[in-house]
Amino acid sequence: MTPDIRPLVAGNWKMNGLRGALDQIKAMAEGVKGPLSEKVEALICPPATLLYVATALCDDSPLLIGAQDCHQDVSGAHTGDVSAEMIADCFGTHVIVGHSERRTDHAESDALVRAKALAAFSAELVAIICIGETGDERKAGKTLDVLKTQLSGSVPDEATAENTVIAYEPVWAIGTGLTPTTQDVEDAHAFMRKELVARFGAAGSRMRILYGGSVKPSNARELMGVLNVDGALIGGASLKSADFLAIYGAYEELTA
Ligand SMILES: O=C[C@H](O)COP(=O)(O)O
Repeated sequence: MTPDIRPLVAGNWKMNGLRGALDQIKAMAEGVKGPLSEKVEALICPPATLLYVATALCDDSPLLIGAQDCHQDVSGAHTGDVSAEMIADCFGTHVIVGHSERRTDHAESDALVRAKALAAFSAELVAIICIGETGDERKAGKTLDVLKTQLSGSVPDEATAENTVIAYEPVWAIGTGLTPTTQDVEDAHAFMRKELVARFGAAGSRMRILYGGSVKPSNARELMGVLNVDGALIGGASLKSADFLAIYGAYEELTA
């Protein structure tokens, strides 16, 4: 955690969550009500098909709802795509951009991720900009170089502590059960903090930097306790309300 930064615990459902999954969102919406919600933000990003109904379910809950991607344009002939304005129209508050699965499956470049983040800002959404090294890059000792390049290429100059969240997700840790050591996480987050402060000044010192990659209830407290780790971006463990709420609850002691 970083002193004076309100952490964000975010779930990315990816292409999971058929209709019955709304019961999980209902349970999460109930579970995050309470004193901890003053100190820690909670967000779920279901597939776009569930956005509207999910925001309706969270009407009287502090649980926020976001999307997993957006097109860089407001509207137009882009079959199958969803714009940031459309997400805002469904009362979504956040959008993930540049997830490594999008970078790989759809060949998304840093420049495109930056354009998507700008589209999010225009729609008054918070952009969660994902960066992270592959296993090969890590083995080659290039982790910090990759983070530097992705930060400078994917994060727009217009980024502020309010409209931007950085999510560090080592690609090799996603869905594998593997995590970096806490020292490696601390080093990577300290490096990103330094880069953000150098570029954005005070805003960079307040921008949230999440860790993502095999976060689960059993390792959440240790990972979230690391300096400059301002929350989590959770994949698999965010599909079940009990696991998501356990990770959220890990902040009970950390914020006490
Ligand atoms: O966006 C979430 C990440 O890709 C992490 O996924 P995971 O928690 O299943 O490893």
